[in-house]
Amino acid sequence: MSAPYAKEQSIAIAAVLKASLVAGKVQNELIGTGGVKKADKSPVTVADYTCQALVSSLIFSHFPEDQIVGEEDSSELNTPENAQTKTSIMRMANEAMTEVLTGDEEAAWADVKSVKRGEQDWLNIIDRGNSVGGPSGRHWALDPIDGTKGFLRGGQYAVCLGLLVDGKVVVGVMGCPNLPLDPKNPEGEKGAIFVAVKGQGAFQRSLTSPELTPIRMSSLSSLSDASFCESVEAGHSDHGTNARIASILGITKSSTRMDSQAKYCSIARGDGDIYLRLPVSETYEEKIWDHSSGSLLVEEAGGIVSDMNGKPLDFSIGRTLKGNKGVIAAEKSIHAEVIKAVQQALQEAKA
Ligand SMILES: Nc1ncnc2c1ncn2[C@@H]1O[C@H](COP(=O)(O)O)[C@@H](OP(=O)(O)O)[C@H]1O
Ligand SMILES: [Mg+2]
Ligand SMILES: [Mg+2]
Ligand SMILES: [Mg+2]
Repeated sequence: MSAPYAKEQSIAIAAVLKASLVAGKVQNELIGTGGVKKADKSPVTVADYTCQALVSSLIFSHFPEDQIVGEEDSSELNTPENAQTKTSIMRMANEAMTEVLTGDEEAAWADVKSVKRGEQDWLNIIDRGNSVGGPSGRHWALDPIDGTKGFLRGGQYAVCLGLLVDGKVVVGVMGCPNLPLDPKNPEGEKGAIFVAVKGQGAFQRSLTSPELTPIRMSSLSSLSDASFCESVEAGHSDHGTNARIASILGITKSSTRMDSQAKYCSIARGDGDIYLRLPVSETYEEKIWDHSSGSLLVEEAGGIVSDMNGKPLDFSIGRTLKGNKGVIAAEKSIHAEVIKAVQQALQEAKA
């Protein structure tokens, strides 16, 4: 008998791999032609839409009963100024169908590739990511490009896919096309896929070979030796409070600033130790697609992921983590101490 969620894991890898390759190509070819601004003014690019269409098409082809909670929808595309973007999405998606992966990954795509799709078909697939999520059933949380701002500045970004069953994350797969495969060799091969299945550990692989290598968070002898990472965007995470927490913990190393859920990947394999995401706004609700795959990856690599009050992230409420505030991820043995420092920093800020 195969391990639980073996099929989901392999389809998720095939989906994220294809999307990661396409995203890399779009980054090379299309940046500069601009993106679309959503109503909340956040940027979204051809890659965000194309990757959502591709990943969704593969998931629905293998798991037609499942639902997708995807970040993007096509509503902003139906304006005359976005006609060019719409055309580019169709071109990129159809081109992706002609490209060949190897082995099991290529086999996974066979049925999707056999269907010819026009512009409206691809847009319809994007819009099937409109599930509201919730406490029961199977939902895939999909962030087709996480760290869109990083993507646009040529930095880190990630294709993120997590399967939730009855509100709990059981599979997480992330593609980070710009992350060095070996952190000790930052100028070496770029591109890694991170894989975790509940209870089965955390792994990484390259974009070119299916071999999975186990990863683990680093174990620290002293918290003051820890390094932490945070968003590049000051509007996504409170850098001031993060710095205060670091100083309470006696951390002297400066933070590593990185876009996207690559932060989770980076601490999961021991490049850094703590991920701090303190809220900047009272009203912002973190999105489930920004944390589902990353949180499972860190937990399976020996860490704990909670909100700033130490409460587990609750993925069962809907499209957002409205029951939580902030995110703190750290190795098991230090997580409680980090939360204590977070609480102290927040008390001080209130005083
Ligand atoms: N005010 C806010 N607070 C926290 N996160 C925010 C935010 N506004 C946007 N985001 C989210 O931050 C994500 C990027 O995280 P990071 O800063 O770690 O790179 C964005 O994902 P997308 O890039 O997928 O839109 C977006 O969902
Ligand atoms: Mg976005
Ligand atoms: Mg995101
Ligand atoms: Mg995104």
